[in-house]
Amino acid sequence: MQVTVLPAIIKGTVTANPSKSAMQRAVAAALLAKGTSIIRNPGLSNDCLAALEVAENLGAEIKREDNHFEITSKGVQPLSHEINCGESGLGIRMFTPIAALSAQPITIVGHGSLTTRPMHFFEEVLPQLQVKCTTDNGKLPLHIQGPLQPKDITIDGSLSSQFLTGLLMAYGAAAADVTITVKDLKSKPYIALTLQLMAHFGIKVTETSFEQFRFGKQQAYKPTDYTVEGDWSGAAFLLVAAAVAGKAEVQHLNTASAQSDKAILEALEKAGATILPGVFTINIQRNGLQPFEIDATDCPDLFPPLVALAANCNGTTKIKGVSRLAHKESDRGLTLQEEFGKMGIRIDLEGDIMLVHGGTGIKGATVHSHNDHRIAMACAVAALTADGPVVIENAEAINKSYPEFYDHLQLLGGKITVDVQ
Ligand SMILES: O=C(O)C1=C[C@@H](OP(=O)(O)O)[C@@H](O)[C@H](O)C1
Ligand SMILES: C=C(OP(=O)(O)O)C(=O)O
Repeated sequence: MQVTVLPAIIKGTVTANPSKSAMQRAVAAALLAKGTSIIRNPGLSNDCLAALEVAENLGAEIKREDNHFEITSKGVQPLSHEINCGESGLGIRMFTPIAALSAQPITIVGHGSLTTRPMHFFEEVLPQLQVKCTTDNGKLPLHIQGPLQPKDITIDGSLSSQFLTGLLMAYGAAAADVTITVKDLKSKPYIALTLQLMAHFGIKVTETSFEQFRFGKQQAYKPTDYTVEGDWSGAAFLLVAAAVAGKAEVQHLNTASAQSDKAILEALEKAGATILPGVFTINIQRNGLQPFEIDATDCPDLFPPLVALAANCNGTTKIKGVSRLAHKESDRGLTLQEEFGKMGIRIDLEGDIMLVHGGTGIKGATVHSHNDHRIAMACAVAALTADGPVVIENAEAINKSYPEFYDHLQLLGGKITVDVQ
């Protein structure tokens, strides 16, 4: 699919899409909880749909109602010898330890970018928990056979927090009197989100400095009613769109959320946008934009919208944390450099630092998403202030996290044409 985005003025109100990070965790917790859980305001992105399918294959019964899902579970009881996590990094890293709670041998597969993302962590860690595990040289497919037996363990958190999320969720169902110790944890707020979600489903973990996670006496997930919060990661693109090309109100965004990507507000403030935060609504307006400095090590998904913002700031913006981008849907540091380069924006990568030279004018161009949803969305936002149309190839990549994105941009005044080809 090819999408053409014309320069436009942004104005209007839109409701943030549901957070896929919250939704995927809730689906996993509902699978682990014996009984019926309700998930309201569910996400329907590809990653969320993949999580629902995995939960079904691991034994949950899922009923879709008007604006909620009813998930009934007897705990992990796989119906299939294979589970497919689609393209979701979180999905595979969270559901693998959960699937390993069962004694059944299971093959775990995925497609697209997921087949190139690193999984060697499991080969190193799961055998310590009595789970047999093989990979194809650290890549998919994974073959596992549990049952996972929690014990005191020390893991490396420097590559991704997602492995820890998976272990925490699985330990929640089976651990008693054990501690997970993690060294050099990155993306810490995602772990805060995991713990918050687990607490909502009745599982208490005592966390110390995001280094130690202590499980006391044996606990059980309790079925519950959960409402998925608005997605700061997707909304970041809309907020930047308003900051560079007009004004907007984005609703259903909780400023007290544990989501890491609410840090977009810090960047927008530093850049000089006018922001009026309510408790669940953000109003944002364009103002003279200045370059800024920010450390995005713990909120790596913000790089693409930050680059779209920085391209509109008069001078060089410095963003730290580029090394976190190498193993996302694409190698995002390089992808941003290449695609924004086509639009006339120079990006230098210096070790862990990205320098975006903004204010030089964004040019209309044909760009490619590299099958990376956040690259497609960043290019669409950059197009709003370009000197001509920006054509985005492989634009359907947005479906991974935010299928409503082009519609939402249009609601805010974006001029978009879609060519399905
Ligand atoms: O737990 C999550 O929901 C996520 C964690 C982050 O990954 P890392 O921990 O690998 O940075 C983030 O990039 C990803 O999009 C979603
Ligand atoms: C990297 C992402 O997700 P995941 O790692 O879950 O595939 C993302 O949403 O940008």
